[in-house]
Amino acid sequence: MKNKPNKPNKREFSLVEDDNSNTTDTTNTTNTNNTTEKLKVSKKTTNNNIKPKKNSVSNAFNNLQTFRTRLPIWKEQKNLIETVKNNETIIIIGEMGSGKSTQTPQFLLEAGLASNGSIAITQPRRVAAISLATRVAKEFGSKLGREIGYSVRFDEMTSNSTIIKYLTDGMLLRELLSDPLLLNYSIVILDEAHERTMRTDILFGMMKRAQEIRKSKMKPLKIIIMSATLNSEKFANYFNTAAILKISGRQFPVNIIYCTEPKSDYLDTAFTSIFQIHIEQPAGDILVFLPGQEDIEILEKLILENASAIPPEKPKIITCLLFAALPTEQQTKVFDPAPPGTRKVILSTNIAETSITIGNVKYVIDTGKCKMRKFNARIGMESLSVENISKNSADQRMGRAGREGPGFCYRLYTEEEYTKMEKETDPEIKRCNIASIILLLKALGIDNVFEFDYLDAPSRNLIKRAMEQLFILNALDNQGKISDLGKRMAEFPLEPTFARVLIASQYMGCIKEAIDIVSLLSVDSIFFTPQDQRENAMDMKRKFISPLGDLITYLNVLKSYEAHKGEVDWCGRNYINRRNMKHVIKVRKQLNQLCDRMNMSPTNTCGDDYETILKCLLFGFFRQSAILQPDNNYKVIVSSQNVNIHPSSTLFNKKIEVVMYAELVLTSKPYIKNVSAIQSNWIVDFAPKI
Ligand SMILES: Nc1ncnc2c1ncn2[C@@H]1O[C@H](COP(=O)(O)OP(=O)(O)OP(=O)(O)O)[C@@H](O)[C@H]1O
Repeated sequence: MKNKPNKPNKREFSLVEDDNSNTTDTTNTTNTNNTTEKLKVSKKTTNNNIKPKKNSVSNAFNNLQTFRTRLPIWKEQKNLIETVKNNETIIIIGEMGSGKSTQTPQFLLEAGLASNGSIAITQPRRVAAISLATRVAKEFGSKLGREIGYSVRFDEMTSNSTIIKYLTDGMLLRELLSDPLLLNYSIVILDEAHERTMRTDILFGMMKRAQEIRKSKMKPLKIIIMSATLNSEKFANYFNTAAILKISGRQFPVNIIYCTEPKSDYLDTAFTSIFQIHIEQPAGDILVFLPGQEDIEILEKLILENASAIPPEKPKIITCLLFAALPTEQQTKVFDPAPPGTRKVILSTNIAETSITIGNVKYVIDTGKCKMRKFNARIGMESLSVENISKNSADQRMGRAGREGPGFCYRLYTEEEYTKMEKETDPEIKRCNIASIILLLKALGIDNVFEFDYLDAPSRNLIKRAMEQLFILNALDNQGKISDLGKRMAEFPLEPTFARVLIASQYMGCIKEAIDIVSLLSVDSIFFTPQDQRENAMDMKRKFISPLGDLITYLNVLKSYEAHKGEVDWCGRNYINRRNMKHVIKVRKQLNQLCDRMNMSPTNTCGDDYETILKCLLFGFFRQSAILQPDNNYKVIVSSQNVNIHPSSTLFNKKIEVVMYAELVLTSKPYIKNVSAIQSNWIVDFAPKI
């Protein structure tokens, strides 16, 4: 193996959403549906005793039925059904791969428990919702989108006949906006509850509330909480009378191999391990867990560069990537079987950590690292840093092997390091910026967000910060009540700042440009700068640069990208990240459709009137403006915090008097990124609006 991995130029902290999220960087969740079929699930009255369709009987179908009967959960079927019949809330704890996510809803449906409405089953990530629905539709013997469907951000496959719906936790939250008691459902299953995303945490409270209200007057709501690794007592206490059901038994054993000594460079160790497994171990695909997109791309490049060193008698290696910012179609490609004569190496963030089964994965390599988002409420700064994972995460990662046969998990850390890991990670609601969910709670009619029935309450400081941010965006009035504007903002599946910019763009007459910029900010970077070609990359970048800063520069790149559509290797020659540009175009398409539905014409444009565009952005980023100081640093106007323009910005060292930024990151010092030049009098114009 000729090359050693370069030490990645890691972005230690950033304001963009992390790979934990089931969303792209700027988008959050959605209630949109863009299929032609009628998508709302109708209220069911005749779901009793629905059985899998036998008209599609084939060998494959029969094999799947036999397979189902061998899952550990199968022998608990009767017990599970009885427990659900006799209790309002049930906590199901079962080993990874025991069959919870695929079988539980099918058992309940077949037992006639969905006669009063459908079954919703939430997943923290869209790739899991889609792959589970696809699998269960096959087991059920029906076409995906009929009895078994899914609903994820900007993508829905359901119909009037859908009775089991896999959906992201964010989608279910959005459904609450139009159906606060979720009357479409008789059973809601909150799967992978240990992940404790802030959306799932809010769902716990909202479900409990809906169950209570429905108990006396309407058809009852059953709540099921599922996980392999959960503090069941804590949940049982929270849900008052919850029953706990434990499913024992794994399908297949997984052999865990630890490093004998600590490793300082996880990328280097992962690289060596992949090739060692490939050369020495029998067939079976490899799933590697890495902290983020950047590491994934570096490792992929190294694997491909070294592929020629593989002995010719060995299979070829093909790589497959999985991270949150990838469009759904690319994410679901990981499920395609590797062509004959190849071994698939999947490089993934923790989005493959729970719920999913990737066929033929026999080896898991766990670097023990993830990217974690944290919010410092005191200074209002969010950071994203590479951290050690928790024991729960390590076990979930291990659980991705051994799903179709015995597996191996290579932990790139020592057993002692594992023992020292935290049992579980702090829930997001206690460590992230919660402005988006506070807005959603307010839109759902929860006025006193301090007293909401949280499983773990966020600190008062965190709530106050979120409310202050929403107040500055005019989403809340000075009594903390949601404004009409706030209600409209909550309808957008976007972070509140971005929703505010889009709404303002209608008033400013630049909807097209606002959508373009929100889409461009949904990726880490549209530029591609190889370490060894920095100067060439800079030369090529120069022609796009606007004196007004990064965001207008991005707009120039987008225009040029579209003008040169179809030109071979335009991206490569111009050092533009092709994959990210494709993602930008996809997000833009989705936002166009969304704005269209909200009667905001996506073709409404101000052309090259950059002043209008920047003023429009100020509606969302007002709080994020900073003034040049005599020492050439900047001071954030609202917080007086000292910040520096990041060297990657086109305004680095340009000494612009006032700037507005879209991102604040904390590495060696606080840096602002995605910076634009603005005028001080624009800020004054805004002041009365606060
Ligand atoms: N898409 C799929 N392709 C092939 N096999 C699958 C697929 N989905 C599930 N399976 C099989 O069904 C088994 C049970 O999967 P299921 O997701 O229901 O388990 P689980 O108990 O929910 O696991 P976890 O807690 O890890 O999410 C898997 O171990 C695997 O053998």
